[in-house]
This record gives sequence, C-alpha cells and structure tokens, in this order.
Amino acid sequence: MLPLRSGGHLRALLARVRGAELWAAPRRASGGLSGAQDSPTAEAGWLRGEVDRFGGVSVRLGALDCLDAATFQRGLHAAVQQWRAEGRAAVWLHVPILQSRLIAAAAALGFGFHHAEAGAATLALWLGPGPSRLPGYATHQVGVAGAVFDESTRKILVVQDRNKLKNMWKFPGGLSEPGEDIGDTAVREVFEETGIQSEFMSLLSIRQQHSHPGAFGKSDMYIICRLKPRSFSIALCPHECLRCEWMDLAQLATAANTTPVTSRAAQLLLYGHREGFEKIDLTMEQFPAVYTGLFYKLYHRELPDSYKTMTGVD
Ligand SMILES: [Mg+2]
Repeated sequence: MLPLRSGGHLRALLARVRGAELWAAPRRASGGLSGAQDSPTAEAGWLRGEVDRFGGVSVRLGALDCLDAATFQRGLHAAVQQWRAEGRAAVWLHVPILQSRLIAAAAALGFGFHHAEAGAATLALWLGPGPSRLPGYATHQVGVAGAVFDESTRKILVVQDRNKLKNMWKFPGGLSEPGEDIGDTAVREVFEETGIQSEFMSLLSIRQQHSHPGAFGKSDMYIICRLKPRSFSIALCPHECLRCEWMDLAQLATAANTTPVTSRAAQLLLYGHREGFEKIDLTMEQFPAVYTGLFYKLYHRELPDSYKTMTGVD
C-alpha cells in the first residue's frame, strides 16, 4: 500500500509533478492478474497504483495535503489516460476525509462515489468497454432479534420499542455490528434491552425488505434467532424499550398488537415446542474458509451424520 509521505518528500514529489516527467509508465503495467497477493505495485509518478486481480488500479491518497486541486486534477487526468492506454479495467481512488477538496476534481474526470466510511471515501471510474461491471457496495443492513423461549414455562420474552409509531409486541433485537456473528448480535441486543442473559440455539426465520426507511433506503435483512434463557429477572433499558415481559407463547401467537413476523415466529416456536425443535431450527456449524486462517458459520437444517460423511447412504 502507499506509504504516507513526509513533508520533505512531498515537496520533492510536487516538484516532480510540476516538472511534468511524472506520470511515468508503471514498471510492470500488466501485472496483478495472478492474484492479489503477488500484485505488483504500479508506479505512476506520485499517483501510485496497485493493480488488483480484476485488472483495476487502486490509488490511495496519503498525506498530499499541500497538493492543490488543479495540480491533482492534471496529474490524475494524465494517469487515467495512461491506465486507459494500458487496458486497465477501472480506477479506485481512496480519499481520506481531510483530502475531500480533491473529490470534486476527480468527479470532473468522471469518477463517482463508490462508498464512504467515517474516515475516507472511495471513488471509482470504469475504464473497460461498455457499462461498468464494478460491484456495488453494501446492499443490506442486518437486524437480529432474539426469541428467548423458556421451554419449562412456555414463556417468551417480548418488548415494545420506544420511538415507534405503534406499540407492538416484538422480540428484543437490533442491528448487527461489523464482524459480529448473528447469534452474538441476538444475545447482545437481548441483554442490552432487557437485562436477560441467553444462549444462541438456532435461526428461525429471515425477512428481506427492500427500500427500508430505517436502512437509509437500502434493503433490510431481519433475522430471528431462537435463544435459551440463562437468567429471568428483567432490567428494561428505558432508552430503547417501553415495556418488557415474559408472555405465554400461545398468547403471543394469537395477539393482535404484534407484527406479522413476530406472530409467525411465535407460531413456529409453538410448533417446535410441540413437535420438536429440529422441525424448525436452522443450526450453526463452523467451517474453515478458503481464505487462510478465516472461518465462516453455516446455518442449515439438521443433517444426519451419515449424510455428513456420506457413508451408509444408498
Ligand atoms: Mg432494538
């Protein structure tokens, strides 16, 4: 990745920019197709790009804080021409928030926003033939609720949220944090909103809703987990909830002042309680990912061991 430039280094770079010998061809222009790890660092004067495995060039602006927008734009324009001539597929421009004044200069060359995080925006320019084939950024937010069900009393934990237009019974829950497992979100949100400690058992349902007002117009994925209670004494969070109680499951399944998704989950739980939770549960198993050192969680209906090993199957 691009090293941060020191002030002296920056002055030297700017002198090179003004001297116009800058946008030298990358040393290994066509590299990078063999995979991200051995992608060469392409050098285009002060705009250093890294070639990715899709043939795109990624440029990270560092401490170019003295660079004026006009000089930046001239340099970027020449570099883009160079990359286009080399057949690059796209340019990704990572702009730290303090360099935001350079964004308009890039936009004038055809760059658009791809995504932004708190400290930086990423702009993209498609260079390949035809319409852009670059993937979009995040499409969904993920909300997770915990249906904490006490099998011995047939009671289920329900809340009514504050700041809602109607007071409906629902399961405690909230938005998943980056990198957080679904089950961990459910357990954390239940504890934060109700003070109840619980344990993840399974996934019960997934709702997908597009153009969700609470997701800034993006799509919303709302997942309900079955949790087992580990404590029973409610300590309601007054900022998030109006009410919280242990309600009989059959009462929730037939209640009028609840949401359709909550009713359906309650009916599923009643069915599971009577007929066995293996009829409704999507259980979780962890596997190693193809990306070295990483793991993922797989959720599906219970699979007999004979099918897992594929022995003893006709
Ligand atoms: Mg909530």
